[in-house]
Amino acid sequence: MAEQPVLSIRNLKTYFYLEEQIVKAVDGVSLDVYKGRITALVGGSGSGKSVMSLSIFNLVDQPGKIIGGEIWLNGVNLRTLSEKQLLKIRGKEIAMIFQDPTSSLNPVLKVKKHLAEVIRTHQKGIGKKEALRMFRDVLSRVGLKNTDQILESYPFELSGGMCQRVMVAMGLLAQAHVLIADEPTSSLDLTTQAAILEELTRLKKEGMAIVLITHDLGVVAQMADDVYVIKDGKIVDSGTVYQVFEAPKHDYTRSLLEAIF
Ligand SMILES: Nc1ncnc2c1ncn2[C@@H]1O[C@H](COP(=O)(O)OP(=O)(O)OP(=O)(O)O)[C@@H](O)[C@H]1O
Repeated sequence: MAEQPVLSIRNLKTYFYLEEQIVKAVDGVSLDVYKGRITALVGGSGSGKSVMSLSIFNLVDQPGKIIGGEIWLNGVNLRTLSEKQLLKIRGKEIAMIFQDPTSSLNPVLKVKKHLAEVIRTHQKGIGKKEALRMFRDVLSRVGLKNTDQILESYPFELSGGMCQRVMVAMGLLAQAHVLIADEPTSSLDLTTQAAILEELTRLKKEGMAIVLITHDLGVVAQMADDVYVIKDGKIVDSGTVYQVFEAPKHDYTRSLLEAIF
């Protein structure tokens, strides 16, 4: 592939320094994510998937610490940026949807406020009327109807799937280049799962680079272009979805595949 990756991670290490031991949650991970492709990071429970996504955002809490590696986003190594500079990039260039959508939105703010915050941070100088038009537009693009009613709702008044879509809408509004979706469908019913996956495919077609973090190889088979398999914080298998499914290199990948086929 001649194209440069939008997101390129090199030898990333995030360790947890516990009293009795050091947990090497992410231990030398390298991966490349391309525009218009869905890159799946797949692994079992405790393999390091969530710590990996938090590391990209520099959101790992004590006793965890990123101890090495590089995170290149469009040619800038995020690890060299200050917290203030990172704040501008989070949401704007990399958007994220989390496992538990209801707790990722601020419970005391209406949807309208969440979207207004994105505009305030990333697209200054937009008038109220224009902003409202943009809010309605992004909400309908993620498949939400009754947009005016949703704008006036608090997160607890919406279903999990609707909150997921609001988060995707925030990413769209910020015109993010990369979307990191950490188990985006695990807490949702089947119909909503299908709708969210469809939405991710649509965003990919629009040129977004998507990182799909999941333990579900069925979802990977259905959605992904490229796959990285993570175990004990290390990438043990990688390639296009065809390469990894047709000729898994590692026993762990084989065991994951046997569990679904
Ligand atoms: N705050 C923490 N303190 C200590 N160890 C942690 C902490 N957070 C994660 N870990 C450890 O880091 C490793 C990777 O965890 P992580 O949450 O990334 O796994 P995961 O692949 O996302 O699993 P799951 O699919 O169950 O969410 C695990 O061994 C976990 O116990």
